[in-house]
Amino acid sequence: MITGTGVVKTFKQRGKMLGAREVRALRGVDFAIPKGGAASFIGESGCGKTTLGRIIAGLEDYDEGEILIDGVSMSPLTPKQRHPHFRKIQMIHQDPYSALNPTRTIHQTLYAPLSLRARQTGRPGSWIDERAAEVLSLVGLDPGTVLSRYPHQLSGGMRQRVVIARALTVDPEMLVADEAVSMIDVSLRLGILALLKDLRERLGVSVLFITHDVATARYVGDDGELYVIYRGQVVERGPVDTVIADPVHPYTQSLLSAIPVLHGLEEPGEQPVTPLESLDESQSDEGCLFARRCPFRGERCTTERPLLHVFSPRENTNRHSTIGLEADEVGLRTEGVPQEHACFYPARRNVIARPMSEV
Ligand SMILES: Nc1ncnc2c1ncn2[C@@H]1O[C@H](COP(=O)(O)OP(=O)(O)OP(=O)(O)O)[C@@H](O)[C@H]1O
Repeated sequence: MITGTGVVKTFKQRGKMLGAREVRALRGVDFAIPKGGAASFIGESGCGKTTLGRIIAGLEDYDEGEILIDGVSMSPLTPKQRHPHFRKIQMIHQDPYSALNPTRTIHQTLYAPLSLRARQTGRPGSWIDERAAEVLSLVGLDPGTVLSRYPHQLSGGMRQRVVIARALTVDPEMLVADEAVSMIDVSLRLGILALLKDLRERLGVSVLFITHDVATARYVGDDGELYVIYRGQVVERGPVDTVIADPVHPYTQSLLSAIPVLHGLEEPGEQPVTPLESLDESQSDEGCLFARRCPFRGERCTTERPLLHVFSPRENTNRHSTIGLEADEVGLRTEGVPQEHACFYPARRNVIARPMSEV
């Protein structure tokens, strides 16, 4: 189980034209991904999905907030002390070609982490080749064919399978798949998604899916939570199907209106939102960050941040009763937000972002 509370990350960027500037990549994000469970992060490019995924995988440090892995807080630990905890979480990047060393055969690629693992766990040298064959079989590759090959001798889909096999060498509890199929031939994508789904079922690994595409999030993590991220804030969170069927936040509605088949919308929307580029970075964290783009904003939206966490009926009903809801109401109401706030409880509307070319 990995949980995060109030995770903040700011990058300092330097450019010849702009000088130094700060980018608030994450502005206080909460998340919880249970053991064996699934979660998906969606949002526009630059919203902070990858940064959050990298922090969860221990590849990036965070500035503020708290991350617990199996109940252990990472904040007071040194990088060396954090390492065995973050080792349980392995990241699958979008480009399988650059993730693999082109000068190494697949055998050599798998040998390095497996020999380390053998030393750590006191296993004999013979275990290394056995396990290499085992992890390749787990990802649907024939060890006899693949082990002696170089990455360029494999298809994109096979390369991504090798990357997943390499992640499995350390017996991870969670895979963070960052746009893991976006650079793979369309015909091979479903195979990789099916593999991730299969690994969840067979090995009990949890999968965090980072994607632009809600359909893939729904396919791999259909029993998990969908996090909709906007400019470093989670604007809405809940069971994948609930959020897709009944998006509460106008930004989620805007995002989903691009896929009317999933969203169930027949008519195009009439409320264009302001494009992202016209907003400046110095905007304060107060209120809902989407307010300036939102056609439904009210005064309150600029001072209060909505907490749109829709609980799953599978979750503890006590949590619902603490916010005054009956379990069967779940999915229609949200936590901590007074109902009279019409903007935070918009009727289901069609919100279509105006194309950049028309702005
Ligand atoms: N190492 C870095 N140094 C400086 N700025 C960074 C760095 N990594 C990310 N950023 C900035 O942080 C913000 C969030 O980036 P991030 O890559 O997390 O977004 P994203 O939602 O994953 O986007 P995409 O879908 O395009 O990958 C962006 O403005 C990005 O330019």
